[in-house]
Amino acid sequence: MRHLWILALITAALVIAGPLFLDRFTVNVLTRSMTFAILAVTVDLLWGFTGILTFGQAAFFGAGAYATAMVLTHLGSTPGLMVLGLVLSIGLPVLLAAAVGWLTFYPGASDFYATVISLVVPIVVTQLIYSGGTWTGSSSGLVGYFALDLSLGGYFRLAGLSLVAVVVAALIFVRSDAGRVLTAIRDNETRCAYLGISTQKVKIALTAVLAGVTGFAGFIYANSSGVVAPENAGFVFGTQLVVWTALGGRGTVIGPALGAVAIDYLSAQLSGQMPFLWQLVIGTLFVVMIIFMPNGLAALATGWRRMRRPADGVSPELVALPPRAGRGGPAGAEPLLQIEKLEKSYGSQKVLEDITLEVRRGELVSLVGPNGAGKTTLMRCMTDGKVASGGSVRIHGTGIHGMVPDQIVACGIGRKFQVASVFDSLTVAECLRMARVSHESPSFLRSADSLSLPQAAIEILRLTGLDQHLGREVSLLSHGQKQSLELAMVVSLEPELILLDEPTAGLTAAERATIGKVLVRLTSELGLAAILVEHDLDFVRDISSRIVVLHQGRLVLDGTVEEVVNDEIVKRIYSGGDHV
Ligand SMILES: Nc1ncnc2c1ncn2[C@@H]1O[C@H](COP(=O)(O)OP(=O)(O)OP(=O)(O)O)[C@@H](O)[C@H]1O
Repeated sequence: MRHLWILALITAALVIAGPLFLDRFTVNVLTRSMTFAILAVTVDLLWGFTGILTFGQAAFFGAGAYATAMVLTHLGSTPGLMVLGLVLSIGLPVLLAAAVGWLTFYPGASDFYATVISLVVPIVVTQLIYSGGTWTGSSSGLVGYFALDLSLGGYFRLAGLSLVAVVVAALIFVRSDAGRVLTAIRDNETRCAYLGISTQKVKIALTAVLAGVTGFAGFIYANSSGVVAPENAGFVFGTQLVVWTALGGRGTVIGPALGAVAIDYLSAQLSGQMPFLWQLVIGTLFVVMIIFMPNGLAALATGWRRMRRPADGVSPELVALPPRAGRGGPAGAEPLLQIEKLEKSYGSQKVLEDITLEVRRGELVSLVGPNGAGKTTLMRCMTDGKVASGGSVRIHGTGIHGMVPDQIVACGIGRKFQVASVFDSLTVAECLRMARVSHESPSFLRSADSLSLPQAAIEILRLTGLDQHLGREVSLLSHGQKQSLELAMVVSLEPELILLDEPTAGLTAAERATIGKVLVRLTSELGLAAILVEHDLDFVRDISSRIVVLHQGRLVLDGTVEEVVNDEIVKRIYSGGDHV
């Protein structure tokens, strides 16, 4: 962090001194380039860090620039009106982005849909500008208004220092615990939802805040250039921002900022010297860079840093949380989970029919059945209130119908998926921290030195040796370690009911035994309830307190281990001879 502040101070000093030794043309062009670089940083936070490919920043920039220019043109440029222009240039894009975000990021919406909407927004804003008559200046834009009383050098310093401030703030944010949530969403949005994080709210808030920053850049631009035009809000400009971000180095903050300044400055130089050829030269440069440096210019620096980085980074200190009040009531009391007459169909195909099941605290219920019996579908019905076609699922007596996964997690359910669902670009500790985000708000300024987890999660880490690799990036872990990490993440949620879909698939005998031990301890000693989907009957027999058999979408047996294992129907189902 010290390096960041030193670099920021040196850059700020260069920006302040710049107008003293740069010529007029360069000062003018760099003022614009640095203003655009602010936009590239916002595109990077959305696309590079969160995975939202957006062409819409141009619309928010245009809205901010036009809000300023319209106030200065139609109302005047007194200090009070200048402040009004500033407030509107930030406020309007924030409101517009909040509305667009609400339309775009509803649960289940695809990334492609979000990108298409981000292409439509600049088109709509541009059309509004065209049809604004004398208010917006239509196709001619607005020009000739009285702007801020600053010299050329003053605007240069305003744009440059604003860029430095935005880059520093962005770097502090993305390195903080809250900033890592963006990377988690980019890596695995489904897992975020199943850790109780409302990714929809995070994305809307991020889009709105960054639209405000973009609108502020629009305020600087409207004042420094003295002219605003419909192209400032168009999707061609929005696409340019994406290209600058890609060439600078997506997901690095500094790369897109430098990329935007360099390419915009180079374009301005070349357009003067080669009026008919410059776009061809820039285009060829883009193609060459995309072929030889697909991760952008910043990849040179990050690649070098990665080579020097040890496999295990800094590990935070593990701290055990006290047990949560109100958890772990007596085993055998009120059912934790009640499923009644549950049904699920895909078109005319009935996948689940008339499922009725209760699970109490302290029970480890294994759900067995042949392939295609409907086990995973039943798990999905318990963790997503929009999946079931009929019947009811209640947790603590509360129906989950219509709820989205993050709301159901808040009711006390944790789900472990069949294929380990973790965050590949985060470290082990950061993954575990994500599981605590729904309990404790993460810091926006720093990454905590310690990691507070429930005792049971710490035990899983110790049993599986993951406590020795808290600083290791998850992509470097083995399959078994990822399975154990996901289990520790789910337990860190402090759920009352854990759903596990084949947690031992692909594990060694030793790893299986460890997971079995952990599950028995969680249920019999800590009073959690668990539902385990498993194909390995020997494993199930060793650890379950009850076994439920699902066959062709129906629950055919629900009994103790001995009852089920010795049942004739089960023997027939598993030998492939039963077609009930
Ligand atoms: N999205 C879908 N559209 C149509 N049919 C589906 C869909 N998802 C699952 N099915 C069907 O539902 C049935 C139950 O599938 P499910 O994955 O729940 O079974 P399972 O018992 O978990 O199987 P396995 O042990 O192989 O994981 C299967 O016949 C499957 O083809």
